[in-house]
Amino acid sequence: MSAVTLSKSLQVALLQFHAGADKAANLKKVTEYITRALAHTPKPDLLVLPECFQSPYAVDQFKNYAEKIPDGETTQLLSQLAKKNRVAIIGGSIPEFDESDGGLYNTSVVFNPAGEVVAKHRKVHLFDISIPGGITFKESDSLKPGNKATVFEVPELETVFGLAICYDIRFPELAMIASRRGAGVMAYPGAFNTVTGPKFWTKFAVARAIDNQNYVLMCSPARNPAGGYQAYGHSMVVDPSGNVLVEAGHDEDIVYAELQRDVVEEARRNIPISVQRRFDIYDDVSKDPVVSAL
Ligand SMILES: NC(=O)CCC(=O)C(=O)O
Repeated sequence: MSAVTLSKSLQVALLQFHAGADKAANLKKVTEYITRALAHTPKPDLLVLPECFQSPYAVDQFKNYAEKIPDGETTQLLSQLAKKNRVAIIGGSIPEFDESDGGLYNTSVVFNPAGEVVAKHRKVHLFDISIPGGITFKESDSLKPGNKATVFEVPELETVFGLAICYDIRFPELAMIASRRGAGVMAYPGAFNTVTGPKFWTKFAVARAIDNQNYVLMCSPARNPAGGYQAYGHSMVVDPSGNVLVEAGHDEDIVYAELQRDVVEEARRNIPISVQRRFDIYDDVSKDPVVSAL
């Protein structure tokens, strides 16, 4: 059985709220939601924020909300909130400006309970799709992609996490890498929409949970009828057997769950797929030619 690194019991909260055009108001809301989540009993050990929680989700807007990391005001605010409240935070995502290459990235920053940055994930797979009569979106019009899988430990939580952002969930490799490096939890801040959300959101959460036998955390913005892009909502926690433990609707909300190491270990003991893989058969899958209908 592959070793999993997960606290015996970990309390998590997913903060589902929406952002508007006013960045200061968005950051005020972050503080309010974090305060609310921490008033919950039992107190959460980990808070997860949604994708693009301080900006509208719009390719022509990202530059107006972009910040340097870790110097920017959003990173500084989350660091202070983590430290003051002794809580770990997966900071959804924000548009990041990288001075060294002049690029914009869709980036998630993670803080330990001392307020230190312990990980940073830049969305690897940009959301470029076009569904006739449905939705067209092209993140690559203004964003650059990240270039690495993100796996990190929060020692205070005795837990190893994998982290990816939204569209990244469609590519199972990132979650598998995390799981094989000991992650007991895969977190996805993500803003699916009213076209792809109902079709795919829950299926992907369940798929990534059962194909790696770990917990999956999906944290979405709430739907905002006054805004442009309509997020799907439905933040959820899925267990290693694919059971949805908690699920929000599409309005602003906070959902809570307890994650347990025993549950992961039992799932992996009962059905030991992680040690039954046949890498002798498919270890070169990444070298296979792309077969495309396009
Ligand atoms: N923000 C995103 O990456 C959206 C992904 C999405 O909606 C999908 O269907 O995938």
